[in-house]
Amino acid sequence: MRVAVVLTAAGSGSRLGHALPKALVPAGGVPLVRHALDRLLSSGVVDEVVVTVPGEHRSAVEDALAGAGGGAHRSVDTSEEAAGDAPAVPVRCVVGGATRQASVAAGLAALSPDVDLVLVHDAARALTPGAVTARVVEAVRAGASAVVPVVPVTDSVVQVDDGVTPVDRATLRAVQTPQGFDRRVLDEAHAAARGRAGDESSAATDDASLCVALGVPVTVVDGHPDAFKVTTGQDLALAELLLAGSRPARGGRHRLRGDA
Ligand SMILES: Nc1ccn([C@@H]2O[C@H](COP(=O)(O)OP(=O)(O)OP(=O)(O)O)[C@@H](O)[C@H]2O)c(=O)n1
Ligand SMILES: C[C@](O)(CO)[C@H](O)COP(=O)(O)O
Repeated sequence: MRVAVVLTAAGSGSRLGHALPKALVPAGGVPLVRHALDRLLSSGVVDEVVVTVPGEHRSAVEDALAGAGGGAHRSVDTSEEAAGDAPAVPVRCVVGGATRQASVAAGLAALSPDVDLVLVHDAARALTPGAVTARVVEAVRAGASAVVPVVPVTDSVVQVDDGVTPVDRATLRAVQTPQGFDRRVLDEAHAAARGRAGDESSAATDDASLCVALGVPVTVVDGHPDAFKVTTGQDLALAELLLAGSRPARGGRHRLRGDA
């Protein structure tokens, strides 16, 4: 199966409140979108990547990603064995849409015809370990039509409407990315929801929910705490801390945090 990623990076990052669009905001001196791409490629299971970008920042994102595809496996897996003849992974940018859903749709439209397994991943989940990507792909290869990585919910949870109703958190999971799909299923799910993509109030917050709306069963695999979404300044500070912890004190080569 040929595996492609739609890496969503076209958002503005209004909740982060940085002068740059979120994907270009640095953590440990490296733009978030580059962290995300490096870790996707470190999984070794990705054949091509389409990145959704804000139109006015396209060249800046392209600069941030330069070299990742061509030397992808070399640059992200520092082991000597991996420094051989790994094939180049093409990485292309397309301008995203007004919502995440519209951006994913634009990314899907730009995929090569021979792709049959699609991952959709948030650049904002910049530190997602390659092992999560590999788990998601494995589950789709094993026959699942839609796969999401999840983590347990650790707070108590209530539903607030007329009153406050406690919810049993034992059955709840927080959903991360990358989410993985049989390409035909995801194309169909986006086509069915196209009318809702233009407006934040009606657009889907993720891709698995579009599949659920079609009655497609969704399989879960283990996510990872490092796959948290950089949404606020506090999340960015956590990313900086984690990167500082995985950096060699002096000289030496970097390991990507989360990669075994
Ligand atoms: N029109 C959009 C909106 C979001 N995204 C991407 O979808 C991911 C998840 O979105 P979110 O974290 O909400 O990013 P922003 O929309 O940039 O953040 P905010 O809602 O705070 O403005 C991000 O990687 C973001 O770049 C996108 O590609 N196109
Ligand atoms: C796709 C996602 O990351 C899954 O948890 C999430 O729904 C994105 O939400 P956002 O509001 O666009 O950040």
